[in-house]
Amino acid sequence: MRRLAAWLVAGNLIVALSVVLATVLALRASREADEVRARETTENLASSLSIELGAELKQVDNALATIALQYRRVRGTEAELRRAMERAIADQRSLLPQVDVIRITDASGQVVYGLAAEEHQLNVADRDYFSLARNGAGMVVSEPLYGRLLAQWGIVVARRLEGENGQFAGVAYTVLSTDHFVDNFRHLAIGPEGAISLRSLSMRLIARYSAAEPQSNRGLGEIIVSEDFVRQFARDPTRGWYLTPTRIDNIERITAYRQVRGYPLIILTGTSTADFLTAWRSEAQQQSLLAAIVILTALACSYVVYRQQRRELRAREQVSRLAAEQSLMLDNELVGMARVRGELMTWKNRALDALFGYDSQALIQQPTRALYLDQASYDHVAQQAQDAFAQGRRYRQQLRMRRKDGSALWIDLSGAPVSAQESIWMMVDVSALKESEVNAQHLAVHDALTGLPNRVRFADRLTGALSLLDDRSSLLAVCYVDLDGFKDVNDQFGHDAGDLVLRVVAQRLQAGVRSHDLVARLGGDEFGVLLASLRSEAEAEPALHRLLNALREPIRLPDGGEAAVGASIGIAFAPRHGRQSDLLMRSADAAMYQAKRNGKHQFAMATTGAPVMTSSSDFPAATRPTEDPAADRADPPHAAGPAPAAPSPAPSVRPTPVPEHAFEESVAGEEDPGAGMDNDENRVPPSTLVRDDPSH
Ligand SMILES: Nc1nc2c(ncn2[C@@H]2O[C@H](COP(=O)(O)OP(=O)(O)OP(=O)(O)O)[C@@H](O)[C@H]2O)c(=O)[nH]1
Repeated sequence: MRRLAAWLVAGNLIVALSVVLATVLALRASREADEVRARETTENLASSLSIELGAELKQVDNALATIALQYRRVRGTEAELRRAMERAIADQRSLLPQVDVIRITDASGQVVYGLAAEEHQLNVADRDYFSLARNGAGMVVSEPLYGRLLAQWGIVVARRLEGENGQFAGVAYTVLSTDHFVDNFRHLAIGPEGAISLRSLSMRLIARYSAAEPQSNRGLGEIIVSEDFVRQFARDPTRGWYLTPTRIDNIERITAYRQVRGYPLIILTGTSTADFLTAWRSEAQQQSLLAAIVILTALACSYVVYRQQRRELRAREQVSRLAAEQSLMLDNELVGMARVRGELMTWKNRALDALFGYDSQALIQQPTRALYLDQASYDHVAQQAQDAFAQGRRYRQQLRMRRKDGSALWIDLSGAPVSAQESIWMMVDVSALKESEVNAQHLAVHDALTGLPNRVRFADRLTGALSLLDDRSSLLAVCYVDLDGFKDVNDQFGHDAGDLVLRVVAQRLQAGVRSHDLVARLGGDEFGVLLASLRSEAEAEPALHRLLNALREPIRLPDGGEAAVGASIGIAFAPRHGRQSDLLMRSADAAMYQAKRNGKHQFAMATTGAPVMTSSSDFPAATRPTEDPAADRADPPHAAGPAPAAPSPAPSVRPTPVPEHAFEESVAGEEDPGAGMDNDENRVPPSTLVRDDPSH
């Protein structure tokens, strides 16, 4: 963009310079032509005026010469002489209307003929022209003079008069007034500021007409001239021209001068620069305007081009940035993306291949059905998405999809329509999230040490089982198991050994019940056992003995030692001891304490409002509250537990936790990720807890 700007600036500069140069050259040539024309016009005028003036002076000179000739020839009396000369003057005046007077002086300079009656005597002996005429034979032209009788400026043209013998007899002279010359100049076309001057050879001003100041008498008789004139005149006194402001009025003029041939007079004609350049100035204005328009147009065009280019460049940059960003987004490793037309995938990114395990081109133009676990889930998504798109909504769903190798993964799937036929889909692998959710759910209801369900879970399952308890056909036994002598294990072998013992106990309890029974760790060294689907209370007894015996078995510790614990078990039956889980738990707990009080290593059965039955008495095998509630109330505390057995050789105990699947199965796949996010927890119906297991 900078380069374009530089080019445009350079181009504009070249255009501007070219236009300005062309304009200046054209105007200069035009001005020079105008100047030449003006100079020629001015020179022609000066030339013709000098000729005219020369002719006029010649005429005057002839008149004076004629008078001088007559003066020399005339003879007679004084009166005859006067008459003859008066007549000669009158004759010549009639021929010279431009002259004001023709006078004749005697040798002393006294005017003797030509004075008007009212005019007084006049002596001109003091005038230069008189002296010059006396000394020379030719015509004399004076410097500008202010006439003593006429009271105006003018020049005197004089000629020597001689007597019979050629002696000086006086002068005949005439006056050409300044006004006479000015009147002649006034009619000439010299422009609004033109000027015409008549000067003596000594440069004194005789007459001047300025079109700008027609009545001005400024400078008459004086030498007020420009230096250019002086310089030019010194170089050539006969003719020349110069361009400079006239000193009298300071107006610049092109001035031409010519000496009136044969006479000491110079005629100057001046045309003002303003006048002769008027047309040029107007042309200059037009051409400058044109040049400015051309330059501005070029500038405007350049600016438009620049802006257009800049806009396009920015748009291109934005598009490429967007494309880069888009490509980065599309090429990410996490979000699989696909464009789908109809049922076929028309485009996908690398992340999608990685997610589903396909090669780069394998999915292109292939049905998207391949990514779904089965036809049902594909149809479901297709229908739901179609409905959402029809309502202008995006579609989003978390579901299990299928990798190329057939394995399933959890995908957060979202789609948006691009057109009626096309849609864009994004797929994020959320399997890890799902797994951690499952783990969190599992941890919330399981004991971390033994892996068994915890108290919360136990109570929950108990409640579930109670709600579906079939009064007539089955019983439910709630067993509260508390280890005997566990504290000693901790104290004797340490806490880690205690943990190991707890895990082994959990394992033995688990192994001691049927698959649909439930074993849970309630806390510390307390465990809960739910014996489901019992047909009678007595049916629980073998299981209880089995558990007591199993727990009494010594436990071999890693350091070679042997831990020995036992258990006291309290039992409450539903529905005999109640139908609420907390009541049953409390009853079983109380029975367990009774067993402890009875000497430990035995079980005791709860009884409503009566002392707890213990395993030291006969276990009421046929006692069922539904069948004989009165018997319940009559049951004395009954100790039925076997006498503590001598420790048998300790089985080899592996310190591994109880296998997960064991209880996961017993709680019927609640944590099975395969159950699906949108499914409710797949609980094992409580009926399975009361279903009889033939293996027991
Ligand atoms: N190692 C270990 N010990 C625990 C854990 N939870 C509780 N205990 C300990 O288990 C013992 C339980 O106390 P008691 O029930 O009084 O001990 P006992 O020796 O079985 O007493 P009786 O029930 O009267 O026979 C306490 O010492 C607890 O610190 C555990 O997770 N690991």
